[in-house]
Amino acid sequence: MIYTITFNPALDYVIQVDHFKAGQINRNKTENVYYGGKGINVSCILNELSVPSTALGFICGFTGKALKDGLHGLGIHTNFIEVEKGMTRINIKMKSDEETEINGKGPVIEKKDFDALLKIVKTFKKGDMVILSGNIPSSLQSDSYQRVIKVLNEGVDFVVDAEKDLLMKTLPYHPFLIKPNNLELEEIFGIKLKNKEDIVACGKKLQSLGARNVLISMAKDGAILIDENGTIYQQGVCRGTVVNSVGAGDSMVAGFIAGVLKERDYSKALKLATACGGATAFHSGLATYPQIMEAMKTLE
Ligand SMILES: Nc1ncnc2c1ncn2[C@@H]1O[C@H](COP(=O)(O)OP(=O)(O)OP(=O)(O)O)[C@@H](O)[C@H]1O
Ligand SMILES: O=P(O)(O)OC[C@@]1(O)O[C@H](CO)[C@@H](O)[C@@H]1O
Repeated sequence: MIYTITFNPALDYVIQVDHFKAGQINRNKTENVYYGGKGINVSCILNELSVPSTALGFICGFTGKALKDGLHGLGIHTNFIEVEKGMTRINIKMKSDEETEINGKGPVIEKKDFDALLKIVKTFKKGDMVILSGNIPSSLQSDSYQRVIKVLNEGVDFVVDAEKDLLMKTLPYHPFLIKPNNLELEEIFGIKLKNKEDIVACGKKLQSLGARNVLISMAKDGAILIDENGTIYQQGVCRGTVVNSVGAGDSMVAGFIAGVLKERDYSKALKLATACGGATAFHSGLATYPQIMEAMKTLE
């Protein structure tokens, strides 16, 4: 079984506003609500690819209920911890002359809630895979990712897609896959990446710190994978018009894992990953299976 863990799930309120002006009343041209949070997005794309997963994490309040019910409506299995204080966040994604995101804080996670998550994680068996993605609510300690990883049973692989410190602290535990983007790499190493060689060097450094497979996404410039044997794969993008930048990276993670599970061919998995990332970028909301298959036909 694949488990996705989203410590801070969300409802994504995606709006379009013509020429947004701060300090004034603005009116939406379009508005949509999507189930969000990075791990949730991974579960949604896996579901499109007919790969079952269970979405875990902490939810709270009416927004948490809407998220859970909505995922069940899509046929996605969940095992959320329902916490008492606060509410599942609503993240605002505004498209206007510029794109603006305002991500919420999320609910209060108490020790008993975190312990309840650890109890579930301890039941995962050899052959299972866990995908840990996204930010953590401010009520959680910064070592929360490691605390989950440390209780995993032998033979349970894990994937990490998170920002700087959260990601770096997991490397000594040998994640099966990490997926930083090129900007995150620049932030991690405090350098400006100038070419492919620089990017590969950073990826290899992450491997020397413990990561097994490193998938570096670069938006319109595609992606580079350095696998655990040191083989380097470079992949361009699908052709299309970008309408959405939310969730392309999560879609890529889902596509890669689905590809690896179907056949252990990293080159094919990278192609499926790219089609998933592209299909999400070319449509509003996350990609559907037919959109992913369409994108696949236009791979560079
Ligand atoms: N503008 C684009 N044109 C074509 N493909 C794109 C574009 N943006 C993203 N993609 C596809 O999606 C993949 C992942 O995108 P990206 O590098 O933006 O991930 P990310 O930074 O993690 O995204 P996010 O945080 O928005 O989910 C890319 O490698 C590419 O295949
Ligand atoms: O605040 P985090 O956890 O870093 O990011 C959360 C988020 O921006 O990431 C997803 C896209 O990758 C969205 O669905 C969601 O709103």
